[in-house]
Amino acid sequence: MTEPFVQPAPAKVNLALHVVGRRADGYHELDSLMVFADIGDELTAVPAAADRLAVTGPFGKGLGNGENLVTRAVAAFRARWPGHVPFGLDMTLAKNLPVAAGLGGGSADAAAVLRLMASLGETEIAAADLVALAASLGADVPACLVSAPLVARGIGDVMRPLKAFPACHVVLVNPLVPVATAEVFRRLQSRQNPPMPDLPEPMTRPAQLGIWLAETRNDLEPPAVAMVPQIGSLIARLSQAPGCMLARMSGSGATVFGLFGSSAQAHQAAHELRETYPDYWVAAAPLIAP
Ligand SMILES: C[C@@](CO)(OP(=O)(O)O)[C@H](O)COP(=O)(O)OP(=O)(O)OC[C@H]1O[C@@H](n2ccc(N)nc2=O)[C@H](O)[C@@H]1O
Ligand SMILES: Nc1ncnc2c1ncn2[C@@H]1O[C@H](COP(=O)(O)OP(=O)(O)O)[C@@H](O)[C@H]1O
Repeated sequence: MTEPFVQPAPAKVNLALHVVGRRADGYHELDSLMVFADIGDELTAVPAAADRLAVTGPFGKGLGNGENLVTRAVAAFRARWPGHVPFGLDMTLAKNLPVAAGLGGGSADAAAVLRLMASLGETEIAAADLVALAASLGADVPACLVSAPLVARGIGDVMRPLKAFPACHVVLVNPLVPVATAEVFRRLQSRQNPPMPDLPEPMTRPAQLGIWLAETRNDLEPPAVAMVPQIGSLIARLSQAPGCMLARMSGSGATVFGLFGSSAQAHQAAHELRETYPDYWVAAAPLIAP
């Protein structure tokens, strides 16, 4: 039997997210430091007569074929590069990340299948062309193609990958209340906020990152907290954990992350959160290095 193709789809975390403007089409201009945790969904595929997607895992319910970003990404890829993958793909998506959680799970899944399809053909696809197709599927899909620390500007399509990044760990906690991204943007009080301060580069020590992050924000946090008050309680709780350098919401929520320099302290914080909130989703993982 052929070995299946396997692509990880890691969780995205916006360590900082500043909303700095609004475009004529209504989309918001962002300035964001994005990193990826070594935990996420997983896409596997084997060659087949036709394309097919099965979704498994704890958060797979309701994400069948038609509505799935993976199916849309496959169709968009085949329309853009007909014949590049001259066989069907029988795919399984293990959906381990909560949905509509600020972790870009759907975007990571779409990026995973785009990466896989690009790698399967005999000709090279230019990185910029793949990024353009990714951007047509969702604002976070280009960053998920990279899946390593980067600064994203524009609506997420202008990316600057970082050459170095401190070895850190995140604890992720989600109260399992899905949050609609569009609604959080709609509730913003101000759409013209100061950009992130300049990043010291190269940044190699967690403490350096912590000092810089103290001068940054997630502008989507106040409107999201107003919609889901549990977010505020989780930030307060996590920021008290020993070794936690920063507790903040990721993306449009509702996932809250804690940033740690030590793996042991991250796992201890995750353990305590699981005891306090047995119904919430809790994970601890290292960040993916550049
Ligand atoms: C906010 C962020 C930060 O990383 O993450 P998530 O919370 O989704 O994880 C992203 O910008 C989200 O990216 P993504 O989830 O791909 O967004 P899209 O599907 O393109 O957009 C969903 C809706 O959000 C609003 N939207 C999104 C991005 C943006 N820069 N400005 C917006 O106003 C629009 O109303 C859009 O219709
Ligand atoms: N593979 C997928 N995984 C998650 N959500 C998906 C997927 N395909 C389509 N969606 C839809 O995309 C929306 C955003 O999902 P998701 O990427 O998880 O959000 P977020 O970026 O906030 O974490 C959901 O409402 C969901 O219905």
